[in-house]
Amino acid sequence: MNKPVDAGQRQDHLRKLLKAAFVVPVLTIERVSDAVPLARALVAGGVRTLEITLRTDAAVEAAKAVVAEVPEAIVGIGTVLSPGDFQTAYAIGARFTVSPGATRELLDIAASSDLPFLPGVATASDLMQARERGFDIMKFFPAEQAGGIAMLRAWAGPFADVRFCPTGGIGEANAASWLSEPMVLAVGGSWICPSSMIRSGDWAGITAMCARTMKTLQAP
Ligand SMILES: O=C(O)C(=O)C[C@H](O)[C@H](O)COP(=O)(O)O
Repeated sequence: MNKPVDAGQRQDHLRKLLKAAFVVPVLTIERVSDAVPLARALVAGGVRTLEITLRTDAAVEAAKAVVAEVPEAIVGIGTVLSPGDFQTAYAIGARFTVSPGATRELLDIAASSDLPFLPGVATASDLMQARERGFDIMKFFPAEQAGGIAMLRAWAGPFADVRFCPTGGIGEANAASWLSEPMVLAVGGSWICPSSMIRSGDWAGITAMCARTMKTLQAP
């Protein structure tokens, strides 16, 4: 993590990654053995960009297994709450990191790294702090609960240069509306891969759900 940082390139990379993804499943993996079949099921359904949250004891080993065994998957680490979590994500070989918030310590470590970071914001002040540190792409969280599309439109005036990955309360019914907003690069959420489907090992069901979602959202 000691290389000089090209922030422009880092942000550009994140912008392209999210735009290509446009749906980022937020995954909570409870058993390491589920990780590889789950990632393969998602990839088979057309969902390659995955956010594995650091919410469980299995998360780190699960993410490592996906990085090693499913090269088609673009693995991001979510629920990054501390600089230690950010370093963990770096060590795993994650391609991007996501946080529900944006503490000063997290912004500091992420600003000193080439590993893309999506800070979570819910207010104009959160947004301004992240933007001041060079982060112009943010997770709007929790998107529905914190004001929904109306909030994002209100931000478009003063913060026209910022782009978002809204997450929180997004599902099949409202994902397309969010994606049609010009400030939105991608949407995130747990709806595309609920924990119950992971728990029951319903890999075919997950592939079918992803394929259906991608088809609907990609339709003109
Ligand atoms: O764990 C994190 O890093 C978070 O920030 C929270 C998740 O992004 C949301 O829990 C997803 O929200 P839902 O799609 O409504 O379930």
